[in-house]
Amino acid sequence: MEFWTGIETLKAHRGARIGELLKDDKRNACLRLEIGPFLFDASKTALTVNALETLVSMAETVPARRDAMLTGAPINETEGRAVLHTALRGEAPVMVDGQDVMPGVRDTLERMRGFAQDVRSGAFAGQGGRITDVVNIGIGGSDLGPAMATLALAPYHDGPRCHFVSNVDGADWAETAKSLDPGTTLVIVASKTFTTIETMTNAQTARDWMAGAVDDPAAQFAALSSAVEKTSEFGIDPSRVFGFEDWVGGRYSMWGPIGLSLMIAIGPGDFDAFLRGAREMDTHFREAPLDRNMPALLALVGIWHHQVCGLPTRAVLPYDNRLARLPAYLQQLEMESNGKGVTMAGETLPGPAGPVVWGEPGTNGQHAFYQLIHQGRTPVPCEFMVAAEGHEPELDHHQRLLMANCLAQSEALLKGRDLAEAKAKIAGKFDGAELERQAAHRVFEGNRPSTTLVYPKLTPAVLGGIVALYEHRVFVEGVMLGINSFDQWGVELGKELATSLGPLVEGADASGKDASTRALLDRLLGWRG
Ligand SMILES: O=P(O)(O)OC[C@H]1O[C@](O)(CO)[C@@H](O)[C@@H]1O
Repeated sequence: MEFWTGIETLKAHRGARIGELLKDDKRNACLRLEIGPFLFDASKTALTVNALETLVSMAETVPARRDAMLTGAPINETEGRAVLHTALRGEAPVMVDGQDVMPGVRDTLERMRGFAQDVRSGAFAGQGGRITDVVNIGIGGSDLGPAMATLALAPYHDGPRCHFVSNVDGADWAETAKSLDPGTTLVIVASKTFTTIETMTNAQTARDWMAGAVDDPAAQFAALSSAVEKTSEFGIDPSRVFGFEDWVGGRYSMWGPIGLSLMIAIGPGDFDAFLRGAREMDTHFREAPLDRNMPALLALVGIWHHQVCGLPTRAVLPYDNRLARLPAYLQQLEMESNGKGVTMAGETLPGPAGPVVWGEPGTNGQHAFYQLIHQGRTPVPCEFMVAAEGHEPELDHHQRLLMANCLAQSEALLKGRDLAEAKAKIAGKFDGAELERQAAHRVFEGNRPSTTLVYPKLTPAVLGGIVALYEHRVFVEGVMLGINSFDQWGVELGKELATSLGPLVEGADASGKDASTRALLDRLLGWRG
């Protein structure tokens, strides 16, 4: 069925009570999938079997497009590129322009392993001794993936400390550098294009800092980029340059060279397990029929909530503190991929594409923004995730509390509390009109949707699986919407204007700018004296 026609049809299916739907075990089984180490449960949504079937029929173009992506067709049509981040964790040959890309992928991975081992063992040392700290300088996809994964896999760290500097705000570099010894620090400049102003500015600052302390600063630099020629202009020895092809999108790039800091932190063996977890999800995505396909189910639930039910945001709520950066990572993955306004053919979309994605780890969020999730007028579909076990067996009572809280939140969203129940709770304290008034504040509408992903423990393989799950979900949503999930033209205008504002913050004539910008600039420059 054509996508937007399907959306209109589905609007008639809204309004079911989730509690009632949950009495139907057959329907629940359609919305619950167990794959490898994951159980994904979407039964706490108002999706009916009929609605799900309609959504599946609207995804009929997905399998062919998926196969095109996985076999190296140039599906990023506005940039004329293949989309092959799956090859970075793959095994089978993949042809691009008549050539198998896998030997190159394997060679680079092997070089990364060798370098990571040398850094970890001390065979590669700084001018002041063994490397104690690694600083990854990058932004967006050259930062968020490795930063998120390095934190997530902290229990596996047995290499040097890893730091991530991304913001052009000098505070980011300055705060990080405070704890570093230039003689024992390795700086990794991570940039697909090697032109990003934030990264190049931070890289230059890092080099100046290093030059003040060691004879050969460039010897303690490595680079990760698909613009290999630019890395040598920066002075980085080719032996420490790890290149990748333009068929790897920035926000999909941590499986290859952009993951070097993670590999140094956890070691090549655990990095391999991370790739394996993602590869297993790729295999499932490639082979499972759409109605039993976990990434597809996530996508269909997303479309149900955003395009059909009109809910503008989606919250990602990991009850796993080491996944603290996952919401930020997913913001780029989902919003840069699917935050689009036109179809692949350049026609204005008749409705919204990707939703706003946000979130924080639980239980912290419960004591901050969950008030709105429970009682705000606009429901927020919540995506909970939790492990059965933590990495701290001696603190297992914490893990039990964490699981209980995660399950309690989805139950509270589902059940709510009606006025009669709210009154009964406080009947001893208030009466008459005051009882009515006080009780109204304690009503929870309920019937609010959530999904939950559970897994045994946050291991490298599980993390790989979670990220691949979300990557493929974004892909399915993008295909169904008919958009290009693999470009990001929307970031360009701001970059161009920042360049044009460069001279103006140095005091050049601002008369060409609008009145607001002129007033703000005037005040900022005035304060600088
Ligand atoms: O890796 P690069 O080329 O420095 O780009 C960093 C980020 O900037 C963007 O191009 C957006 O400006 C992202 O897509 C990308 O992940």
